[in-house]
Amino acid sequence: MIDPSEARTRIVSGLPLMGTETVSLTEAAGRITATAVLARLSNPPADVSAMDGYAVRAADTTEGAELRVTGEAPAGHPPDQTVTPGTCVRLFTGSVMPAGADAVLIQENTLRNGDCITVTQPVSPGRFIRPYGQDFTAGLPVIPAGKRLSARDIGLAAAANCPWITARRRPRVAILSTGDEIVMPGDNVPPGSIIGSAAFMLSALLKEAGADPVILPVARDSTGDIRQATSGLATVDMLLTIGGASVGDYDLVKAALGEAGLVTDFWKIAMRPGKPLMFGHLDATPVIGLPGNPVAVFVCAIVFVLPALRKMTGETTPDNGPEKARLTCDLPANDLRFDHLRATLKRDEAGTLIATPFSKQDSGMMNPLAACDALILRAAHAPAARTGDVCDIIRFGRRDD
Ligand SMILES: Nc1nc2c(c(=O)[nH]1)N[C@H]1C(S)=C(S)[C@@H](COP(=O)(O)OP(=O)(O)OC[C@H]3O[C@@H](n4cnc5c(N)ncnc54)[C@H](O)[C@@H]3O)O[C@H]1N2
Ligand code: MOO
Repeated sequence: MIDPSEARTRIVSGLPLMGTETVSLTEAAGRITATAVLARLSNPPADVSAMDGYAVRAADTTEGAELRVTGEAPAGHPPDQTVTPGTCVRLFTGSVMPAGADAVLIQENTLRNGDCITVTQPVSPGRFIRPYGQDFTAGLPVIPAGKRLSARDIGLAAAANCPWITARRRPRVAILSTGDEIVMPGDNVPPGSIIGSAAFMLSALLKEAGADPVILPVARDSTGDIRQATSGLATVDMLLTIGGASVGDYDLVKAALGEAGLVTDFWKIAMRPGKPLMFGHLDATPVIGLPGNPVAVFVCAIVFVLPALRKMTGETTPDNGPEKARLTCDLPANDLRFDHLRATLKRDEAGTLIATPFSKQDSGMMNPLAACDALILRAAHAPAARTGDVCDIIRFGRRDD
């Protein structure tokens, strides 16, 4: 058994970078930029007013001064007049500043009388002007390459007049559930069957991570069926199998794919859940054989598949690396398998994160998996931990959009 960090390195290191494609802004959320997005204009594109009021020369705005209004310049209609001493131009939020003005006097600080205003409160130079290019400058990058595009990034790209993004192609990932007992959600459930929930969870996770998953029909526990299901996969970028990875008489994935030419890199890792994980290549396609227990599927996906996708898409957005929390209970010393305990999180009165592991950590239980907020990480051979000790956690449910 190899340790999980070595397994991750061996999976990730040889993976190729996906090609690129052009994606419209409305389809770009969650995609990874392949090149930097360069602003195609500056923002603001000119000095503009931040308020409704008058373009003035600040020096003219002594209390009680009268200024003549020489015209108006609504947003979208740049002014052609110049503000000269003793005059002003009527402006609105977003209006381009006229030449000669160096401040915006908000209308609340004036009294209007026909073509004149009386200043009721002076304004200082530069006040309420959004200067040209203060947000970003034409020709310069607004979004780096390798960034996962959030809703805010989409807004920024749109503001920068970029309707198209050059993105990494989404890795196509085939998901193959195996097992005579597996039926699809909504199917009849003959005695002894269970629902193949893991494929749906995995597909959702991969979609969220920017991949293009496809769920294949379930393969029965026979080498022929598994081989058949995995033929013709030349167009996928990765194959994930579920189940049949362990040592039982009907755990046939490794043998079946071996007949099809699988070159195994490793099988079995010192990790819980996820011990029988397998990695290899079928022709050029990377294959990760995930254990059947659905919690093992999820944890292995977090620990191995998501980093694999990051490598393939060139994603450099920082991931949610381990954080710290305090334990609310004692934990026994760990054995040789790096452990991932499903846990809930709360904050104590001091605002510190506190983690409570579920009392049952069975890797077949979906309910605590769905309810947990984090995985508590327990290194191989970690000594016993006491209530209040600090532990590493991987936290879920933190979105950046
Ligand atoms: N003698 C040993 N037995 C087992 C070992 C071991 O080292 N020695 N390892 C255990 C560990 S750890 C795991 S994890 C499991 C994984 O076994 P397999 O990958 O062969 O998985 P299956 O036997 O096919 O299934 C395990 C379990 O999960 C259910 N399952 C399978 N596919 C799905 C799916 N798509 N969705 C939901 N649930 C699924 C299946 O019905 C089984 O209950 O092996 C242990 N045994
Ligand atoms: O490693 Mo298995 O995944 O403990 O259940």
